[in-house]
Formats: sequence, structure tokens, C-alpha cells
Amino acid sequence: MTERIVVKIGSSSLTSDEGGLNRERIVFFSRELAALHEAGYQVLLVTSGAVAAGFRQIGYESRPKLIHEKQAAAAVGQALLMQAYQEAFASNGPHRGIGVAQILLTRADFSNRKRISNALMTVEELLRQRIIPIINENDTVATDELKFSDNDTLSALVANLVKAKHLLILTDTDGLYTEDPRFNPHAKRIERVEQISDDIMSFAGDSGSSVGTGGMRSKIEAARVAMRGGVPAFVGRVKESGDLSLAVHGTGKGTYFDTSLHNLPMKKQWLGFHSQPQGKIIVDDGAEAALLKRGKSLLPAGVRTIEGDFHPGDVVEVVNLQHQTLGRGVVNYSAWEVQAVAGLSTTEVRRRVEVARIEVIHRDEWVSLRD
Ligand SMILES: Nc1ncnc2c1ncn2[C@@H]1O[C@H](COP(=O)(O)OP(=O)(O)O)[C@@H](O)[C@H]1O
Ligand SMILES: N[C@@H](CCC(=O)OP(=O)(O)O)C(=O)O
Repeated sequence: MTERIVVKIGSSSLTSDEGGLNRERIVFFSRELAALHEAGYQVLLVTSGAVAAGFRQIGYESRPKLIHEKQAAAAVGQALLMQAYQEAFASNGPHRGIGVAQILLTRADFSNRKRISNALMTVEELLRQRIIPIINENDTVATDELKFSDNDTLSALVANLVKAKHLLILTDTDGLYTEDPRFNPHAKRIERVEQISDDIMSFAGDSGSSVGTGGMRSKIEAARVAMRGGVPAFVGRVKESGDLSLAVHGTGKGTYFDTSLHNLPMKKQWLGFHSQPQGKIIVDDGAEAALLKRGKSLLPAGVRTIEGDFHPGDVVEVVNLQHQTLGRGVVNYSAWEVQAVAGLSTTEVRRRVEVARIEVIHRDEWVSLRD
């Protein structure tokens, strides 16, 4: 299969603090992306910048905070953003330039299997036709509680969906530092991350600009999602011509997040990232090791207790004794049944309740969310 690359560009790289698009940067990034396209990669772009591009046109003085104002700014800005990319790509590449297409997605689209498979089919066809899909959140319809709000997570979910070879998250800093380099000029850059430990997470701060939203924290969260989906990620800066290609080839100006995991099938992506858990199962250390290290199913013997009300077939979150999330799975028992058999041996369970399957969660219906 032709290698796929998902590139995410943040507002801070495309616009200024005062709002409005920086057309020179858009032309620059489209050249960088065109070079990958010409080299034979299938390129997908996840771009922010709609709100930042639109608010000045509407007459707001700074990036709006109220949801309806942000949505109005995005509605104006999204058209400007697409127009700018369309023009920039039209003058790139051989013949008639490179074609682009707009795709707007919400979190709700990802949790609906039919909608997301339709989106994937559209993307596949665009890529076959050598068109670059340009993706943003559908800000006009995304409701506050379900919003991605920054596009970092969206780009990771897209990378998992299309089983990308790389996810490149471009921003205004050349990677993750031990502290926000704006506040500590002596902070050290981290070159490679193999596991997102609490230490790594603690380095990351909020956004440095008034137009960006996620900051480094949301980029690391996004890298975690991509890594779990078997997609290695890069977070860094692309400033000079050729930088994007360097980033793809492992010598970019930024931080690389490696993964040895395989791509997650669509069903497990849904289970891990888009399902809505109905409750929690708290398991002991033995069950934690069985699930995470030995790829086993969850048996009643390893269950300590539960939270919430759920029924067979529901998705539940599994947490350890320290309440850290281990993963999610489809449960075979109702909440009261799990509570009744918690800690019991398989023989004892069979004597007490009648269940279709002895496993509380079968390993085929389970996805680990630990690195
Ligand atoms: N530990 C850190 N290392 C690097 N940058 C950091 C760190 N903590 C916070 N930041 C800030 O995150 C900013 C990038 O995030 P953001 O402004 O949301 O960008 P974008 O618009 O590209 O998504 C950087 O400009 C930087 O100031
Ligand atoms: N969908 C929004 C993205 C919001 C945003 O600022 O994201 P980011 O710059 O990636 O932190 C937009 O296009 O303005």
C-alpha cells in the first residue's frame, strides 16, 4: 500500500495573534506538502485556523470565547482557509496543480460506525484520485461537550482511521521541552519518547499563543492516541523548505513518539476511542498483568469491585487499584452479576450464576489503553 502521511498544522503556524491568515505560510506549507505528494506519498492535511482566520472579518477584536461567536468566526474563516489552500495547491505540482477537498468532521461522526466508514470511503477515493483531503472540525455543528476543541486529537484519530505511516503535528516550537521554552530558555528538548510517562506529561504546558488552543499537553495526548493506534508521531516545527521531508525521514526539528504496536482494526478503534463506557470495573494486580502483559481475558477472579450500572454488551472501562485506566472492553455480565462473582474462581462462578460466557471481558472484545 502507498504510504499515508497525516500532517496537522495548528492555528499558531498559519495566523497571527491579531487574527487573519498568513498567506505566505499557507503557500509555504502547501509546497512542503506538495513535495511529499510528488514523492508518491498519500497526504492528508488536518488544519486549524478557521476561527483565527474569520474573527477579524466579522469584526471581533480578538479570538472570541463564546461558543456562538467562535462558530460564526469558523463559518467565515473555514471558507477563507479552504480558498487559500486551493489557490496555493493549484500553483503546485505538474499539469493543473494538485486538487484538494474539504472534509469537516465531528467527534459524533467518529462514534457512529456508518458515518465514519462513509467518511473513510470518501477519503480512500480522494486519495486514489491523488487529491489531498483537507480536514478540520465541523465547528458549526460540534456541541461544546463533544468538541475536540483543538485539532491535535482529531489528527490522531484520522491517522488511526487511515492507518497512516506517520502523524506529523506541526506547531510553532521545535518539539517537546522539559518545560515550556517561553518561560525557561534553559529547558532541554526531548528527542525521542517511547512511552508517555507521567514525567513526560508533566513537562507539557498550555498554548503559547492567543490563537492556539491545545498547547503541548494536547499534542502529547494526541501522540498517545496515535501510538496506541500503531502510528508513530512527530511534534515539531517546519520552518524552512525541506523541513517536512526531513520530519518524515526521521531527522526533523522536533520530538519523535515511537510505537511498536500494530494498527488497530476499526472495531477496536471504536472501542478504545469512540465508545461511551457505561461503568467501571476495578481489577487487582494479577488481572492487570494478565490483561496488559499476557493478552488474557478478564476473569471474575481478578475483579475487586465495580462502579456504575451496565448490562451485557455494554462497554466498560477497566481500571487498576490505583484507579488508572487500563483499557475498555465489552462486558458479558450485568453490573450486579459482576459484583456477585467478584474474586471468585471459575468453578464457584458457574455454581452461582448463569452466564453465557465465563469471561467478564473476552480478550477479543478488549482494547488496552496503556502504552
Ligand atoms: N514543554 C513544552 N515544550 C514545548 N512547548 C510547550 C511546552 N509547554 C507548553 N508549550 C507551548 O505550546 C505551544 C504550542 O501549542 P499551541 O499554541 O496550541 O499550538 P498550535 O496552534 O500549533 O496547536 C508552544 O508555543 C509552547 O509555548
Ligand atoms: N477547528 C478550529 C481549531 C481550533 C484550534 O485553534 O486548534 P489548534 O490551533 O490546533 O490548537 C479552527 O479551525 O479554528
